[in-house]
Amino acid sequence: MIRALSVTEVRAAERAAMAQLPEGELMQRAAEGLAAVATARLAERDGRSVVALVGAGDNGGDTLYAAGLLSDAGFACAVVLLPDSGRARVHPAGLRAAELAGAAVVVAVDDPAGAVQAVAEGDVVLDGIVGIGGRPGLRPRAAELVDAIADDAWVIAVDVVSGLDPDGLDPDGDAVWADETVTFGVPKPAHLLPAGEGATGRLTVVDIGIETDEFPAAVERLTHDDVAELWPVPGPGDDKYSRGVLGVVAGGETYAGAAVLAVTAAVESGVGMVRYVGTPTPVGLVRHAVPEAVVGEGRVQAWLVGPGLDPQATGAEASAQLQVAREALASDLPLVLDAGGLDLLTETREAPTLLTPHAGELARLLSRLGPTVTRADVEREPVRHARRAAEQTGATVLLKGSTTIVVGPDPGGPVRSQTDAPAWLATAGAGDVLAGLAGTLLAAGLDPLDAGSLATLVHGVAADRVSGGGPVRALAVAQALRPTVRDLLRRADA
Ligand SMILES: NC(=O)C1=CN([C@@H]2O[C@H](COP(=O)(O)OP(=O)(O)OC[C@H]3O[C@@H](n4cnc5c(N)ncnc54)[C@H](O)[C@@H]3O)[C@@H](O)[C@H]2O)[C@@H](O)CC1
Repeated sequence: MIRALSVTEVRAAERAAMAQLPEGELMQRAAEGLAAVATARLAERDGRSVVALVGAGDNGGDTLYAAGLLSDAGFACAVVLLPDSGRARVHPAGLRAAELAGAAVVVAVDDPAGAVQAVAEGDVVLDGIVGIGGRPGLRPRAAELVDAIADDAWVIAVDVVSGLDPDGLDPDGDAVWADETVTFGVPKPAHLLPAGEGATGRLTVVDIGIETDEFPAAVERLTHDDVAELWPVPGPGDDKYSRGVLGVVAGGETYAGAAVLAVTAAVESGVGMVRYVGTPTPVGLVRHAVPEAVVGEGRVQAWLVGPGLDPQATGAEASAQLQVAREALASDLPLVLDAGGLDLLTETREAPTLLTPHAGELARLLSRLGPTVTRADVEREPVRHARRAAEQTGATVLLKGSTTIVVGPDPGGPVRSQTDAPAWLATAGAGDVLAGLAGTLLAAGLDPLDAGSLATLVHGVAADRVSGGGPVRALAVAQALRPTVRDLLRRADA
């Protein structure tokens, strides 16, 4: 699992490490790690020149020391000092080290044209304007210099891209767009959350010897190696009931295919059994496409309610189906609530509950619970809105997107953030497959946070496998779940 610590926790972890080390040691380690990465990128690109953009804080200090090391190694190094008060505000020992090593110093406020020219000439540009002490946005001088970076330069952000909210929540303001971020000790939330992930580029973590395991994570990301740890693998004593029976209330006369996709995904991901409840058309399709599914009600360990369900449907059969859906919501069993089923949520549930909206559905849910929220609002601040929905409903919320976010109802709990899927997965029916997969995991006893994030990872990997760089269809993703789970489990044996 990749863990990112909030700025507050990072500072606490750094303080603990600094108490054990000589003064300045952490900064030296950071600078050495940064210089090593810059050297590698210069070698890969046959580059000779480095330009360092340097701000007033310790982030600028790391960057100045790294510029000194790169100068010593024979690269042509320029450092551009951004603060209004020039030399007086930047890390003094770092500046001395860079100058002693032969780096050319340009004070941007004194020589704006020289600064622009220096920046334009860098094969590698180090963004050391601000790190975890930064507020969102770039000041005009910084923005002008960032604009002057050559298109083919390799931009390395030092610790955190300047202009981002390091905690990854506030989307306001311009930011540097980095090819790579070299971060120290541990990832920061901006590296893993939608507001910052694009601008972060490739993430390289340099070990500077800070211990972070006992500090709580603000953001977590499951990796392929976590699958074997979390996946419910049956043992010799298991039968189909002990492995988990999933009741699926999905599909209707309008969106009948959603039932096939969700049930297929549940079966392909190894559920003990599916009991399917639907109206005549999807019942016929499910019987035909997934003979393993049992049609009709019975005992289940968890419910999936909602894919393709029309909460407004009328008529005897649709009303009977909606009645089962309402009973599932009122039950004390774990539940995945998706798509049309989200409209049926009227009160807080005690049992484990996973809501799986996309941005539009989350906006609709939040608007029903409080002031109007638009889809654009959710897309702008996905974590805040997912958290609000989780707090208001008491459920775990999985907000689907190119980065999918999963948050539990505890406001202090971590955000799970997954980006495993190719963009081709943005296709009709993909959500029905995810819901079926999450249902399998909830029925097997996983908690909603693990079920949601693990389902997102496996769904994305299956889509990648089917895509191979080309289009995917949702049914193919569902059918790829079996080999995908098998291969991910095999990694543990390798
Ligand atoms: N604390 C430590 O032990 C270590 C810190 N390190 C480095 O230190 C950094 C944190 O240093 P600081 O706490 O000094 O903070 P920063 O260097 O990130 O930024 C603080 C300075 O930037 C100014 N500032 C904030 N937002 C701005 C904006 N949008 N535009 C222009 N200026 C802005 C602030 O007024 C302040 O002067 C880390 O990101 C990391 O690079 C590393 O040396 C590793 C060890």
